[in-house]
Amino acid sequence: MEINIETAIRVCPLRYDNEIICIQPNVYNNTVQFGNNQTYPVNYALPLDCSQNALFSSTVSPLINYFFEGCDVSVITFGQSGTGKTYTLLGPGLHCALSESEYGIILRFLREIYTKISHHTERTSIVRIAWTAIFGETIQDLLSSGSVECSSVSEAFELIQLGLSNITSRSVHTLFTVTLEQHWVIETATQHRISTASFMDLAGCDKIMITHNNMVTQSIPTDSGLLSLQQCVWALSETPFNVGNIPYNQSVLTTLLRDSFGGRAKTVLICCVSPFLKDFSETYYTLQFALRAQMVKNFVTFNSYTTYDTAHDNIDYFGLQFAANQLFKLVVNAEDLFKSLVVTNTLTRSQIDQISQWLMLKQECEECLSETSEPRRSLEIIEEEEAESSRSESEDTDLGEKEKEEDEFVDDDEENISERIKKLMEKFRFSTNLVVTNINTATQGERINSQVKESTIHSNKTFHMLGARRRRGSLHTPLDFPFLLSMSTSHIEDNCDLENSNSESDNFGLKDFCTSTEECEKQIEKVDNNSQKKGKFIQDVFKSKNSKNKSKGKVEQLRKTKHNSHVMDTKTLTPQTKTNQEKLKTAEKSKIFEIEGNPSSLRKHVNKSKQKEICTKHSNQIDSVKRSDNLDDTNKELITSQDLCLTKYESLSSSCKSQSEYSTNSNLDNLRHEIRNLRRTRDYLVERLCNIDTKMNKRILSEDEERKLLQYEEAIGAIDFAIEYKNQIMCGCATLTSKPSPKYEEYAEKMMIERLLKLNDNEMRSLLHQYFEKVVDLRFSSKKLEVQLNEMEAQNDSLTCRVQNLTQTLQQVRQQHEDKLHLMMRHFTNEDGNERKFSRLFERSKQAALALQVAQGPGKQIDKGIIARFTRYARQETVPRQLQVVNTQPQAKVTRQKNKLIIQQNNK
Ligand SMILES: Nc1ncnc2c1ncn2[C@@H]1O[C@H](COP(=O)(O)OP(=O)(O)OP(=O)(O)O)[C@@H](O)[C@H]1O
Repeated sequence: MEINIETAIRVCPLRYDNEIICIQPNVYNNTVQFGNNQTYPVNYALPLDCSQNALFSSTVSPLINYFFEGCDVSVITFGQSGTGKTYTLLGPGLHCALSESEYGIILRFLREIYTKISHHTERTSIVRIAWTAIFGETIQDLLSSGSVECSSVSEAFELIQLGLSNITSRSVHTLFTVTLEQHWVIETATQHRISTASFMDLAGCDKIMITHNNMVTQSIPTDSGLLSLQQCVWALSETPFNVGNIPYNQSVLTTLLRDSFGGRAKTVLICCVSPFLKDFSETYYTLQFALRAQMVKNFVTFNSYTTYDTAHDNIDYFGLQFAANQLFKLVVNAEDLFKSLVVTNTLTRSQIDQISQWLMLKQECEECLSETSEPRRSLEIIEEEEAESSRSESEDTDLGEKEKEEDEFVDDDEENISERIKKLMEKFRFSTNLVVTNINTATQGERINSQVKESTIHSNKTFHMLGARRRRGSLHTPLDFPFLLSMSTSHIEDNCDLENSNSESDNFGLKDFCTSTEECEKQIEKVDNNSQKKGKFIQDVFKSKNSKNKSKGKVEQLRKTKHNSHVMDTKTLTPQTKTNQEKLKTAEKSKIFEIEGNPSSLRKHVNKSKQKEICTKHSNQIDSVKRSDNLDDTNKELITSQDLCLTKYESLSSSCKSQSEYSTNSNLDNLRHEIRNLRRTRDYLVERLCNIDTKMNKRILSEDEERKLLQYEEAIGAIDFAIEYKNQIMCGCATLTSKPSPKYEEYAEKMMIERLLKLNDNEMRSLLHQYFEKVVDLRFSSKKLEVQLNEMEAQNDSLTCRVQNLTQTLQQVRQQHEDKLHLMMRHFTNEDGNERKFSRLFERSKQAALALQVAQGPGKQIDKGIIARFTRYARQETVPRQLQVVNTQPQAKVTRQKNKLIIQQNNK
């Protein structure tokens, strides 16, 4: 949930009753009045004499509930040195134990949580305490033993005494953390919560005033940690949640405070200010910081998760085993059914029963699966299916032959049946693939969200379960049923001529007929085998060939060959082997002829096979290395980086294939196979991306990791493109460019694509690699530029504040100046001789003041000369230059005697 940082203003006590103060809190409407007329809203405007107890109950007490619910909470004290920050957190130093009313926030917080823990007897609660001091960029452990487990409040207080004695300097920042771990059992589940409370005491430091080129001055903290904290808060207040661009890694302090500002903690910032006039500018700075901080939004999360006992896992496993058995039966049954359909070309009553049984088994299986979840992870390490390469080599022949056989055999009925079934299967497979692709994409999105929002362990566990369920669900979405049903029923009607088959198949739920792509593939294989048996003769002739040419001319050649063989068989009765040899020769000749006639197709063939070989080899190598357990993380990263380029190369190069290359069924199979592999690769990359994302939430990413993140994003993008492209090819609507371009561009594009197609494997790979790196470089540098821009904007903002500040100061100086002039005038009016002279001077200085006022007017730039004069007056506290010529001691004495004026010079 989004929660703004809360701010409280605590004014340190006055020394004397009648002291003039520059800040006045208004507890009724939670505002502070600063100077004469400015009012600022805050979350808690604490009264001037606010007690420790009142402060705790109003600002920190509400955090305790969040803390117990599993939220991280953070209390930060900020302000000028000596304004009571340490006092607010701890109380009056080592003597804190003497008076409970003086206890600071930390002591009260500890007391409260131990009381609350004692009320939750059913929970196992562990409290750990750590305390560190931060000097510049170094960290010192104040307890000398890291995080210490404390079982009681007295133990915790002892640790505080120890830590206090180790603080050697007042100018260090200290971070006190309390971690609470809770577990308790509800029925078979164990609930876990873990939360951290951080108390940061930010030491005050001097500020320096710097004047920029444009004469704007700015207060800069001399402490580097506070300076970078200021920059982070300024940036966050302008771009909430844009944490990627916040310069947290500039200092140790901001790294430690990452969760408190713009992170996951619920934060309260207590600003301690001095009410005295002499501290006007420091108080003003603190107020500005508070106003900025309360604009910062944090995304508060609950760190809680549930685990289940092992018995539950066993039940789940058993259920899945059962489901797997049922599925196996289902497949066997369906195989039989299809066999009989294709061979007998009729559907009997028993076959319909068989379908019914098949559907019942499937139903059982689905019921079982719907109560449980798939045990396998939906994201797996890349596992390219070996089948493709082996299939491409050994089965290419078979596939080619199958197709030719189908063309060759013109046994009308059988061909019709097998072809129709094949077409239907293709349709089923395609629609299922589309649905799965969509659901997968949605699941990936959910996965990323869940990983970001939930604690790591919890999200991983939930996600895998969720992912598995979603994928399975995608195969059975109700929306698909009417489509599948219509296809299934039409198939039976067309082929089996059964009058009532349509209604019966409806009843049996033929809509579920093709929910699994794998099942469909098996059916197709069965049909193909059937046809193979019948075309054995032709198969022998072409067994020696590995080509997959599907052109019509070739089919014609094959037909001729078959016809010749029949004629020779019947007429000359030559031995079978001789015939085969002759046929082989004819076919080879025709093939060579064809290839020679078309050199570009020959080149394509060679390139394609080469490319495939290299890719397969490379990915196999990477896979085998990746699977080895001994590999350390760095090596894995290196391999993954290479892998990314290769993946992108494969995706892009495969996208460049023309649609005609994919037009045959075997190639459609290949396409599907490639899509499956691409999806696997994508899943793997998304997982890596999520890993880095999780790291990013815990700590600052190194440059390498940030770069890797961009590489993963780019590679995922490329894979998405490739999958979409392949899907379009399968739909028959793929084009290389989607938007129409002017003619000359079209031509240029064509030329470019032709050139690209001429590139050999290595050239193409290195080209893509170069572009990949370039894109990543560009994105990386644009990210950096964004950060710089934010910083500049923050600076700009602070300059604007400074200008306002300066304007106020100028007003005050002018007022003082006028007062002084009045005083001087009054003094000199008693001296008649000088009356006129000084009234002239007064007039002139009034004019100067007026000029200043005009220069300060809205929208006008402040004159450099005027600022310089006023700065000098303020510093030297002297009278203006016009008055400097006048000696403050009167040089002549004027006395009146009756109606005469007597002037006497002093030196005389
Ligand atoms: N509200 C208060 N009531 C009573 N005493 C206070 C209060 N605020 C500050 N003090 C006293 O003022 C002195 C300075 O306070 P403290 O050390 O807490 O300031 P600080 O802001 O932490 O300073 P630094 O940044 O230098 O550490 C202490 O002696 C403290 O007891």
